[in-house]
Amino acid sequence: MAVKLFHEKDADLGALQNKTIAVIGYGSQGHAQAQNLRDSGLQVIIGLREGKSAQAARNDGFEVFPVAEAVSKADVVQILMPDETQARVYREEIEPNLKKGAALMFSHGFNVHFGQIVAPKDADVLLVAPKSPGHMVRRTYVEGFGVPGLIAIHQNGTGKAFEIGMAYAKGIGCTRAGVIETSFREETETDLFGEQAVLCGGATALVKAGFETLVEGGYAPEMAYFEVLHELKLIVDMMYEGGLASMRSSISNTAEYGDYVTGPRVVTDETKKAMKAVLTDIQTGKFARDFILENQSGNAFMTATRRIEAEHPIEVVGAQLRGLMHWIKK
Ligand SMILES: NC(=O)C1=CN([C@@H]2O[C@H](COP(=O)(O)OP(=O)(O)OC[C@H]3O[C@@H](n4cnc5c(N)ncnc54)[C@H](OP(=O)(O)O)[C@@H]3O)[C@@H](O)[C@H]2O)C=CC1
Ligand SMILES: CC[C@](O)(C(C)=O)C(=O)O
Ligand SMILES: [Mg+2]
Ligand SMILES: [Mg+2]
Repeated sequence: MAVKLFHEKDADLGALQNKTIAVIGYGSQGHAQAQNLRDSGLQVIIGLREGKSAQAARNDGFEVFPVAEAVSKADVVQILMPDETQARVYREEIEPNLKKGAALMFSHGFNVHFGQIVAPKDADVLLVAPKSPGHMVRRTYVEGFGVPGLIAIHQNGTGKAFEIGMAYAKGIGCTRAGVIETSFREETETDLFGEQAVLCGGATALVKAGFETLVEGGYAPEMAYFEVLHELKLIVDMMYEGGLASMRSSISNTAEYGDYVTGPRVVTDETKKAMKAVLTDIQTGKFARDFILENQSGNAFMTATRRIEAEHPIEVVGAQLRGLMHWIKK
């Protein structure tokens, strides 16, 4: 194996015993990591502004403090606010209140790697990044399993950053599945590439193009939805469980033959060229600069695009069809 994979036996929760962990933010990752850490016997408080998340955290039994106060009480500060908000809140509320020698943690390296957050030299700066949406981080932990994760140390102020990170990874359930040691650069660039080119951007563009092709070909939108979106999950579940060959062993020979001859006609050398350009934009900081500027200018593009996408016929018919399948969780 090209990388070292760490498991339960490589991590000791003792590194976090008698320490206060402040989880800043209680959204997708925040609620999941905070609840898993607490269920692992660790001491967790939440740092938030007043609002919907603060109420949710209180309802879940957590003590909630303004960010500055939570940070001042904490030995470990895990920043789980949106990436575009982190630098400002760090400057104004986190850095001035950070205890000497505290551990500053992230689940994505964006702000540290692109120089938006520069921590004091005596701090530990590390990331533990679950390779999973937050809600699955919680769901798998409760089921007794976990999602894989990454650990990276940017700064080892106390000399204990790795032990703290591994204990944290164990606390949220990642060592049950396996934790890979990486760098902030590698985590940031691969995560951005994966979500843009394959997992989110690539997958939604492929699904929409397939849906539009069928509907423009005269087929019913309901048929097109079941074919290219609903069934995608079932196919991806098989890839997740057994890899590509295992999925192909379950589909018909007709589908397998079509997979081999048609896949490369749709995802072509041109597509790979485009992927390489996407990776270059990530590596050179162009994507990061555009995303930061988008936020600083009030998110005009995001607001308009969210509206346009919500109006797409695949969303309209999808909402109707999912409404008939009560077992599909929102
Ligand atoms: N989403 C995911 O599954 C994954 C996310 N990550 C990383 O985890 C981090 C968190 O992302 P994610 O969980 O998606 O974030 P969310 O958008 O789901 O949650 C953001 C949280 O931050 C709070 N917040 C926003 N602004 C402020 C502020 N000014 N002061 C205090 N709290 C604030 C929000 O509270 P409020 O309700 O008040 O707005 C909310 O609780 C990011 O670095 C992301 O890249 C990594 C792996 C996967
Ligand atoms: C795939 C998107 C992701 O990177 C994730 C869930 O891992 C994110 O930033 O949300
Ligand atoms: Mg990710
Ligand atoms: Mg990501």
